[in-house]
Amino acid sequence: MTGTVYRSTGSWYEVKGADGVFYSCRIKGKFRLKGIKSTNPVAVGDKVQFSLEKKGDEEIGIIGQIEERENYIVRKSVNLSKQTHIIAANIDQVFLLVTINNPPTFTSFIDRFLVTAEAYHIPVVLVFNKVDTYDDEPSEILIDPETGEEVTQMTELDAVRVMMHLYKNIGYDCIAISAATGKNVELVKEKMTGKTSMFSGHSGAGKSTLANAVQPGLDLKTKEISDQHKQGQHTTTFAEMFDLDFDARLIDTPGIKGFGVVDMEKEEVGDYFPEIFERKQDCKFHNCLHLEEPKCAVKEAVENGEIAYSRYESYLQLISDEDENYRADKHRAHL
Ligand SMILES: Nc1nc2c(ncn2[C@@H]2O[C@H](COP(=O)(O)OP(=O)(O)OP(=O)(O)O)[C@@H](O)[C@H]2O)c(=O)[nH]1
Ligand SMILES: [Zn+2]
Repeated sequence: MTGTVYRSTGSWYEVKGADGVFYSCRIKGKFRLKGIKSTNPVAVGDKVQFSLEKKGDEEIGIIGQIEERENYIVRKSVNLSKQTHIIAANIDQVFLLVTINNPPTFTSFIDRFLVTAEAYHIPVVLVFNKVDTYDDEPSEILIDPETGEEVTQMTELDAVRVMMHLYKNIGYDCIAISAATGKNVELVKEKMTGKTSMFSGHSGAGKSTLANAVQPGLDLKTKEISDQHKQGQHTTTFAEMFDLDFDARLIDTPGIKGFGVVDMEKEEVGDYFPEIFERKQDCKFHNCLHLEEPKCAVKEAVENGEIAYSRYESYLQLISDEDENYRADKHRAHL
């Protein structure tokens, strides 16, 4: 029978069969060795083939085969440096929750996330949450000391508008919501329908609140685990998939708030910025890194405002991040 893995506890897998029934499954003994270099050969979201075996009074499933993955996200094992842990597979989309303040989400974080998602081949929807808390009135009118002119401050809602404009221009789907008041939550549900999604974002950005808004009563474990992290306790991450009652699936990944950093060559980084990738064939040098090279189409686009400066800055940051440890620490700070 074919099925999809919804939960795993290490050696047992909860698989929903094509008949809609959940089966407890194990992996064939030898199968374990055949996996890629990961600590878990089968991950949540995997489509598998399994057969049923009688074990005393019980019937258990034996997973014999995994279907090729559309995509998957991994986390490097802390101790076994060469080993990776596959967190989840076959993810249709990730909703990245962004908040202007409380907590602040910087464009450098968003861009790093988008680059990783591009590398994983996972579409991202940017969700600007907590719009109910943002002011739309400038808090004070400032006078420019040089010109004596009134300068209006950017409001928090302006900041949302500017970011939405920036990312929409590149081609990313953006929506502004309030998980607390329900504003545009229906839109999120529409986008989730028929798909397998994940919610990501900084701690406090509203992932659990949104999960509860799309399906009241759904209790994600993100909080509990992240609190344990703060106390320095080591916890193993077991992702879990939930069927929602409007033909949508949500993968909860306790303790994982961002994506891990994918190892990539300097030359690759630009390919994961759609607006850089799009222009690279117009650079004079085919291997242009868009730094100091002459006749660089990317730098020209930055200069004439076609590429946002914040994006170019994020690009520069990513290609200068050669020190793995530095990168790992930065990532950990986002957990
Ligand atoms: N005013 C307002 N508050 C919100 C909104 N969304 C979430 N909150 C509040 O923000 C706080 C954090 O929300 P959570 O849903 O716990 O955030 P989280 O992303 O799940 O956080 P972690 O579990 O730590 O990763 C809670 O107090 C929520 O009530 C919103 O749209 N508007
Ligand atoms: Zn260039």
